[in-house]
Amino acid sequence: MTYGSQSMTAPLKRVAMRKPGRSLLSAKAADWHYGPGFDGARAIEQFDVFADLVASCGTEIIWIEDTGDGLADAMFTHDPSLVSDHGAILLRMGKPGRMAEPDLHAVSYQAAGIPVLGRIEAPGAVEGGDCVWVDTTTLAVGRGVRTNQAGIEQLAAMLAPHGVTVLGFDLPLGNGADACLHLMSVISPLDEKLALVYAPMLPVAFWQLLKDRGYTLLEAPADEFAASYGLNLNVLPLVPGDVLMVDGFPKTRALMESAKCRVRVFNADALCIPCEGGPTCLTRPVWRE
Ligand SMILES: NC(=O)NCCC[C@H](N)C(=O)O
Repeated sequence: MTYGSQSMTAPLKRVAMRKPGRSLLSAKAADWHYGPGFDGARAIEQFDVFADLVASCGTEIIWIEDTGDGLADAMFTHDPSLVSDHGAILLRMGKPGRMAEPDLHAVSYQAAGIPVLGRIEAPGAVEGGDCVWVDTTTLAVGRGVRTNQAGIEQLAAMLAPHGVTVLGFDLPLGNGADACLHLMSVISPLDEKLALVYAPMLPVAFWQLLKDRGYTLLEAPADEFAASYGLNLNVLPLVPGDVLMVDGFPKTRALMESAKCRVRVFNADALCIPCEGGPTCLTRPVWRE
């Protein structure tokens, strides 16, 4: 099976996803830091609409089953692994309730015939939401509550022989250790050199790198960032400049449309906003080309 995804925006050919099921239905909001509006049954309906949109572009979905293992956050398949051009990398989660998830990805990659390049080991921690391909040989990684220096060093050692430079950038604490704040919470690449950002929370050196590499940065409006708990910014490119976002944030949408993006929306008031993860988080790109 073809694999490899060292771009955030190249056409999404294959993706790993987990349809939420019994685990989400039985989840207690307080155990998972889910906010007001969480409704497992409605979240599942909204996920189905989202998955249809992804599939409608011809993207092949590798399904990871919700077997009732109680891992409610496992629908956010972006986080437990990466897929480099040289094989999958199994990560190690910073959120204690998510520690079992990389093993689910390991099983899926084995079944799909995708080799494993390596695995982040304790005391290292890296979550996929902290990893952003600036270009095919530069991986930016947010150092914060979910990802630590030991994890970044392991990732750098794994990827250096393949010509990839891994750069760590400090994230703020945001809303505290229980809340979800990844590097991808403050940037969504939209096209090869175009990204939607929440400028006030971008690590300065990362912002400088993006400018040096010729990126145009669209600055998402603060009121919609606050109203959506940051989910207005979580935008998934299916092909460069053709993106999916959570409905209800017209200024953010118009900003992307003014930069010539095609924007499609889906309703996610039960799925994404209370569960702290958007369309990028619900997808683990396995092959982008
Ligand atoms: N990449 C992402 O931003 N993933 C969102 C994960 C949300 C999940 N509730 C978590 O706290 O890990």
